[in-house]
Amino acid sequence: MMKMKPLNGSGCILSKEQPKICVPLTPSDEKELKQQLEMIHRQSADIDLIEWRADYWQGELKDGLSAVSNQLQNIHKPVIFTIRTAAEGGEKDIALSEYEHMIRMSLKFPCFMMYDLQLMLVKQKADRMRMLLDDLHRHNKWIILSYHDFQATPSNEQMLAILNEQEALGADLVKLAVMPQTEMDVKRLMEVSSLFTQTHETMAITISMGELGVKSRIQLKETGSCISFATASAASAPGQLPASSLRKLLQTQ
Ligand SMILES: O=C1C[C@@](O)(C(=O)O)C[C@@H](O)[C@@H]1O
Repeated sequence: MMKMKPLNGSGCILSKEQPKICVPLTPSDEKELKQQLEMIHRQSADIDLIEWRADYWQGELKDGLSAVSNQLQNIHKPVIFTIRTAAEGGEKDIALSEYEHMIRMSLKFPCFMMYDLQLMLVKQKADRMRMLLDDLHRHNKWIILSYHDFQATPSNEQMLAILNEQEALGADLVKLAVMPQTEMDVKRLMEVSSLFTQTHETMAITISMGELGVKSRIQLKETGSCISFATASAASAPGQLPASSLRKLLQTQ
């Protein structure tokens, strides 16, 4: 059976049959926010979702939240809320209490439809994070549980175990982004992704990062990955293609 998930009222339906393009919004202040949104606006046709990478914000995060949520109201695209910690390639070292607090503060903004939470953080403080996950679901938000390795590609068994664990913890989408050192690493990530998506109902986002891994961002029919990250202005990870190029490439797949 084909699995499809409509994102509440946004017109965006996620499925592995029709993968979507997500661009990161990475402003450090209000000026950059306006510039990046202008770029997103201009390339709107090639963009299905936006990810706010809150960890790029330089000032108080709560000021970033009000500026970004205010501007995003007029964009009419589903937004993923992400605070990527330094431990997984992000820009911020943030205390778990602030991480949690920011997520709870953002719940009232309807534009944030999905939340990317790092599996490792969820496991660190399992009880507190369980409550947070339950709150997110109570607010009809979707949960992406993610795992990043910016150095290497774990073994196939480890990658499958990570995806299975994310699913078991209640993720609506599972996400794995790893760095290849060889062509074989890219192939392995793609094979693991294909195996997972063919045998599980839960949708997945899988990425082999960097130049070497670019094909994992394009050959989504093979991997079954339902979202590919691309750039509208600034990249948030190595290997992302411009959204317009990715759209053309996905159409030829
Ligand atoms: O997890 C991911 C995937 C990503 O790291 C990439 O490789 O495109 C980019 C991040 O912004 C996003 O949160």
